[in-house]
Amino acid sequence: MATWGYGNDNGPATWVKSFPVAAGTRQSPIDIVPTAAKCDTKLTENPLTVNYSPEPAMELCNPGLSVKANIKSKSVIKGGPLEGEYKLEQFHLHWGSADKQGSEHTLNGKMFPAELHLVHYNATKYSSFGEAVDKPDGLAVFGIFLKISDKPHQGLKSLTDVLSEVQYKDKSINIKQEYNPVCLLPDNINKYWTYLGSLTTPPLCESVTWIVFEEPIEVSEDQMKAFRALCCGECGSAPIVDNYRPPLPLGNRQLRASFQ
Ligand SMILES: Cc1cc(=S)c(O)co1
Ligand SMILES: [Zn+2]
Repeated sequence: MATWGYGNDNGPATWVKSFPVAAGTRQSPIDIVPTAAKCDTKLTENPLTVNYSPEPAMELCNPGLSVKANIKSKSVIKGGPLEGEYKLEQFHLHWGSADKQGSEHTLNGKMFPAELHLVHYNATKYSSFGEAVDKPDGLAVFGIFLKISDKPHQGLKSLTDVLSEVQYKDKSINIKQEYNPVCLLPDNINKYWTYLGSLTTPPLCESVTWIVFEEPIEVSEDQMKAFRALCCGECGSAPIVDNYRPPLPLGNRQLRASFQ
């Protein structure tokens, strides 16, 4: 079976052939239209709480179509739209070949240069990510927009400074110093949109409660260049760029906002 990707012959428009759920009713990403979101005070009565721990030796790898950090420590979230406690499993990014594109969610039709995803699974109900991945209440993913500024993002710098060491597919390294993923979150995590969706890559399981923060994090152009220098395969293979799925219809879903 041809492996899925983001090219003309294996990209998002072709995924439905091997993954019929791609045509489902709770697919991600979506275009976020703030005026269409319903402000829900229930989200603030039980505020979203993040309890992340430092990773002693965080593993950073290049699986071929993104860059991913695998989490071992107990880093958990709860509250907001979530029932129970969700445990951080991994984080990764989606980015463009140029600053005009790259994010998966869009804001009033606008794309950001990149989007960071922190993937959590429902540890209250399920014993592993693998068990939770295809359950309707299995996962919760933070979506964080990246925007360009003249200063590098300090939290991401520990990663972008060593991306050259995972330039090729299946390479992995350990980030030595204690790395706490909390440094990746925007300052204000009380303003977000939430809706029921899916993984944005095959198998596209409709198992994700999405939490997309209104406040972007700021990265430098050099940091974007570091992401764009990652390769899909071995030396000489194509760069990993434009690894984003375009938005799908919201359909009958309710987009909720934690703020006015
Ligand atoms: C589990 C997982 C989630 C997302 S959003 C992704 O892109 C890949 O894998
Ligand atoms: Zn993702």
